Amino acid sequence: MAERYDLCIIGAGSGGLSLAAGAAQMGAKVALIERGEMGGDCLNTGCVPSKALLAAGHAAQVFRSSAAFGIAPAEPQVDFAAVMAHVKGVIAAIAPNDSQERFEGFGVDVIRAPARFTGPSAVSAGDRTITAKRFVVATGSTAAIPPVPGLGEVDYLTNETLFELEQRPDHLMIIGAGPIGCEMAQAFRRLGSAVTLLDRGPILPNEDPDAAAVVREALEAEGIDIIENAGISGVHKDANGRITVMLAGQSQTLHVTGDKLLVAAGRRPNLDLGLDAAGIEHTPKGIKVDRRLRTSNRRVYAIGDCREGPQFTHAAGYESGVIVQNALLRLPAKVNYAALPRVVYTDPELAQVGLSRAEAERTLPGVAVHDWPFHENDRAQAERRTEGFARIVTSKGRIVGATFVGKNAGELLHPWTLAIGQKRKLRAMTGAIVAYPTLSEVGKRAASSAFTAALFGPSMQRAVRWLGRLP
Ligand SMILES: Cc1cc2nc3c(=O)[nH]c(=O)nc-3n(C[C@H](O)[C@H](O)[C@H](O)COP(=O)(O)OP(=O)(O)OC[C@H]3O[C@@H](n4cnc5c(N)ncnc54)[C@H](O)[C@@H]3O)c2cc1C
Ligand SMILES: NC(=O)c1ccc[n+]([C@@H]2O[C@H](COP(=O)([O-])OP(=O)(O)OC[C@H]3O[C@@H](n4cnc5c(N)ncnc54)[C@H](O)[C@@H]3O)[C@@H](O)[C@H]2O)c1
Repeated sequence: MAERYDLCIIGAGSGGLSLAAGAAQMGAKVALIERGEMGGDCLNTGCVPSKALLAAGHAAQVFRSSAAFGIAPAEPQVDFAAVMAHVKGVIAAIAPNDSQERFEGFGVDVIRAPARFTGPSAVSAGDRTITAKRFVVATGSTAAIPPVPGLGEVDYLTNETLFELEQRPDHLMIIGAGPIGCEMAQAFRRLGSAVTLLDRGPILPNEDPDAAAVVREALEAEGIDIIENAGISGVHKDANGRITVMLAGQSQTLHVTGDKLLVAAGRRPNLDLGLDAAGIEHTPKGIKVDRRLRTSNRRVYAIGDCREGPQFTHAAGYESGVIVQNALLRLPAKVNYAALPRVVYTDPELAQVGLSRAEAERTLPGVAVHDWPFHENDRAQAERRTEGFARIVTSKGRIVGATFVGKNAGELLHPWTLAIGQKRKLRAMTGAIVAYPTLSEVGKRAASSAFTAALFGPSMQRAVRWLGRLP
């Protein structure tokens, strides 16, 4: 006997949970189906453990970087088992927010089984058959494994197994220098591992290259061996369990050998749920959706990592709000990613919202770029964190992009997210009073630099001299 719901959500990760909480509290009858842990990637194998590990690395680094303040530096004693207990402790502290009990408290029917479409408007989960007015696929993604010869024969790590390590790697090799690769390279290096970071292109290829260069310099200064434009020709394991990554250079073949290998080479959407039976179109990049997040089956929506588009927890959360409007309130809401921020949580952080300089110059008229370096900021000087810059990009005076790289860049980004979302001009940001001495002054100074020539130029000087002659 089929059970009928207003909304059936498949996947209890960042997207599915936000939607289930909102929809149930607004009075909808909701089924939420989850085949694994409640909380999905973000809580269990993604954002939360990675940021907890980075925080441990940061704590270790404080010991090493005190000399500039007149305090003798020291090499910290890292108890790796205790570090990993800290990571698990952070997950455990957040887990109640995502728990089955909490969602049942909202009135959600939580079903713990793999879901599969059996037709255009029915899903099976365990021994249950679910029908619903609307379905939302929120099944997330899994680490993509590149077709490197020999990779299948070594016990490589992915984000699903990395946080289960019990011993610190002596030498961690990482394939992929995107956000996952860079963040984990720094965390493990600071915790005492040797780290080699390999990418077939440059590090952080999706970011402003000037900003990525600041991160590259910081990672290299901490002793991470970065090999860019690496053509990985094969991987093999020797009798002692050591793993060798072979790099085909132009004239010779280089080898890197270590005890652990992390694959962080992008993501593959989770699409193994009978999408074809429901007439839901998909590509290897994910489920195809329109701007209302509708799939080719008009009863079915898709959000988060499983659809084609940006893969962030806050993107999945934002999209759940769009679904509430479309599927529950029957309002034709569309997604707009123009002000979607993203942050790489290395130290220094790299934060971006809106268009990068290159994207704006390629696509918009009247583009101007306003930079301000951290070394011109008094707080950055006091804290000896002068690396980095702010870059504000405008088109005909309207703010269309902001790039921050430096200490706490992710926190500095948010006023700019608001400004872009509200289509503000640069003057809206220069008028605000910013507390002294804060790093936030960097953004304001970048914006103000646009007006320096007009404010302190010959015309203004002439005008002030003329006004000075008046009684
Ligand atoms: C190491 C790492 C670090 C990251 N750090 C950040 C960060 O700092 N900030 C950020 O914004 N993003 C970060 N991300 C990305 C973020 O984790 C994802 O964008 C986010 O989790 C996507 O949410 P989702 O709901 O689409 O998928 P998920 O959170 O993965 O949830 C999908 C759920 O669906 C379930 N599921 C799949 N198939 C089925 C099925 N057939 N039946 C039932 N259930 C199913 C899965 O078990 C899973 O629980 C990180 C990712 C990784 C891997
Ligand atoms: N701070 C954050 O918000 C955060 C952190 C981690 C992950 N994420 C999300 O998860 C997604 C996945 O992260 P990611 O770092 O795995 O992916 P990514 O796609 O951003 O980067 C993967 C990197 O691997 C490289 N690569 C791919 N195949 C390769 C090969 N055969 N040899 C060498 N290099 C190869 C690519 O050139 C690229 O630089 C991100 O795009 C992001 O959406 C976000």
